[in-house]
Amino acid sequence: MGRYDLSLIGFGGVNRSLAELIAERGDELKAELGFGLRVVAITDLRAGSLVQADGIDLPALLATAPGELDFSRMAGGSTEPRNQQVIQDGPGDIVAEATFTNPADGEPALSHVRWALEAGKHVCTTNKGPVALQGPALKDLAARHGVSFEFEGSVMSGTPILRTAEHLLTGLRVTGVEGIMNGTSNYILGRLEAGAAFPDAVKEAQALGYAEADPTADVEGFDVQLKVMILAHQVLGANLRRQDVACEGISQLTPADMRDAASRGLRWKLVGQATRREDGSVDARVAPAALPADHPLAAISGTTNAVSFHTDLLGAVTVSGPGAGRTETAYALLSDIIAIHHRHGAAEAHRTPEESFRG
Ligand SMILES: NC(=O)C1=CN([C@@H]2O[C@H](COP(=O)(O)OP(=O)(O)OC[C@H]3O[C@@H](n4cnc5c(N)ncnc54)[C@H](O)[C@@H]3O)[C@@H](O)[C@H]2O)C=CC1
Ligand SMILES: N[C@@H](CC=O)C(=O)O
Repeated sequence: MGRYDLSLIGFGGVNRSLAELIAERGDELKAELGFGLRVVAITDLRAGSLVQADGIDLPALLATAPGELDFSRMAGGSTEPRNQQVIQDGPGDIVAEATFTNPADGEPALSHVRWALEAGKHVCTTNKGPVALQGPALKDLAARHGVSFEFEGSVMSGTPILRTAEHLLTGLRVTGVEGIMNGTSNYILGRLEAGAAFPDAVKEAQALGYAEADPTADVEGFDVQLKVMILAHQVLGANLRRQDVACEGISQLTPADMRDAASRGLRWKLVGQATRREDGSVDARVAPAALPADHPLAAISGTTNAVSFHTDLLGAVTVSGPGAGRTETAYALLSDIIAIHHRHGAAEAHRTPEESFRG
């Protein structure tokens, strides 16, 4: 029975929920999975850095409200979020990156991921920036350093859409993907249908932990744009840039548009899609669409997301599930850690305790 030591970079909704999961269900998970989990380092822009190589006392830490955490008051703590030092020289074997998503250049998360992989640490992330903008290069970097780069939570939160595509669609020709891939905008559309004002619906989504730190990415479609890029690479092998994915969000839609659509049996949805053309290139876009009631995506409500894979032998195969939420997304990180264990754990279990999988 071994153990993984985790460094959590960014301690907002998602990584805090991962810490809660480990604190509350660590023993149960150990019995089920065959390995233990320990958090040995945390950094956050607001709370600072905390490094405790023998394991952080999570129940004690989690007793402090998120806005009141100050690592500088704790043993091994400092005011500055010393990300580079913690990632490269800290005691963690796996770095869980969950700082904010930056659609423009992926930073600072991109550097966090690079530092970790170059230092021979496995990375799991829910951050869409590095995956969409530099995914192939980061996978190569991970391979060169003999570690894993996992990012299940970057599309559809904890719903295992990427592993479904990787493992369960083999033998099929996938010709395209389309789906509802942003929980916040789908939640907002539902609230507009119920007559809520747009700014109020955005505030609700923020309070519930669905929205990005800057919700512009949710309502203007940039978040879906990144997810389309990730899916297009994973299932169609396309390396798209942001400018290759035409993007329009939902910010112009009003409760009156919802009523008008409903009167015609339609529902507005923010749809992302990537389709292989005859010449082999890929057409990708994000735009609101008024869908008829019998469309597979029309009934997807709230923060639920759904993605349809268009295949040659099965037609459309649709997966739906949570698309946002702190706990749901923390589960994606746990599923990444399990994937890392499956790929590396058996070999590493035989290494000395100083090496990355601790016996
Ligand atoms: N919340 C959700 O439903 C989902 C979130 N994601 C992604 O997961 C990531 C985390 O999401 P949340 O936890 O909800 O966001 P959040 O905004 O609650 O937390 C992000 C944390 O990162 C910290 N941070 C920002 N810059 C930092 C830096 N340079 N160094 C250290 N800490 C830094 C902030 O202080 C904040 O506490 C984001 O990239 C988001 O796009 C992905 C899927 C679903
Ligand atoms: N803000 C995003 C979070 C998941 O990626 C969303 O609402 O879908």
